[in-house]
Amino acid sequence: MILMKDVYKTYDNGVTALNGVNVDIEQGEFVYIVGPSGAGKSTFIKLIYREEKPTKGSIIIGDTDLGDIKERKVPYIRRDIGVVFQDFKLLPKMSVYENVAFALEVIEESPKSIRKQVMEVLEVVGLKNKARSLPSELSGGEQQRVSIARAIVNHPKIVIADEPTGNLDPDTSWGIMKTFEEINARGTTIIMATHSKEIVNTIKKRVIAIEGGMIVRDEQRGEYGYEI
Ligand SMILES: Nc1ncnc2c1ncn2[C@@H]1O[C@H](COP(=O)(O)OP(=O)(O)OP(=O)(O)O)[C@@H](O)[C@H]1O
Repeated sequence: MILMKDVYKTYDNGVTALNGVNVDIEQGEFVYIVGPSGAGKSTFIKLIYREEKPTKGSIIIGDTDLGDIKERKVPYIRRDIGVVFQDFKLLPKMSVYENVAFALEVIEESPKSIRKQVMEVLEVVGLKNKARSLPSELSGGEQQRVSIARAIVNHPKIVIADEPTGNLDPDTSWGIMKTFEEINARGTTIIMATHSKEIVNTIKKRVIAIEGGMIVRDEQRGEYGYEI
């Protein structure tokens, strides 16, 4: 499903963020990406949704080799990938409904179909009653649930999350994790970079540890493995 073969990433400033990464992630897996600050976790994630391109090596998502696709085709691969960020990245002047609908409108759906799909995902994340609210009227956990709704509204095969609980208190974080587990239970692949030892050691999943741009550990039901 997601295959990286001998992937290197050196940024324009000469920093090598990934240094020969090989990985194979199956459809439906839930994978944590762990490692010290600056290890290359965000870079790993950005390569999957083609926010960055590898300097060397190949990345294959499903049947598509990202190296072969033209720039104008990038939005098509992104339909299969939902992304959730630490800082939510919601549009502040748009309602919850509009923030989620926006992701669909981009690909020219009819208004009726948009309404149905947006209300369905708001129900999945438990925010149907907040559809008219602005992001500023919501708690951090609720804002993150909106961003999860936005990520899954197109029914992507993969959801990628870069420290999705990084700005949230522990109680709220467990709620967000429950939502990710529910999405994963429907067959969606989840790839989550996290610094949360508690989460990784409690909700056991595959753990890929990156250090100095290299995968140093890859274990099913692994541990976080670092002291914080
Ligand atoms: N756009 C960029 N331009 C230049 N260097 C970058 C860029 N993005 C990241 N880097 C560098 O690449 C290395 C890996 O960064 P990356 O953000 O992937 O690490 P990370 O493991 O996600 O860190 P953190 O846990 O702190 O978020 C770091 O040395 C970082 O400074």
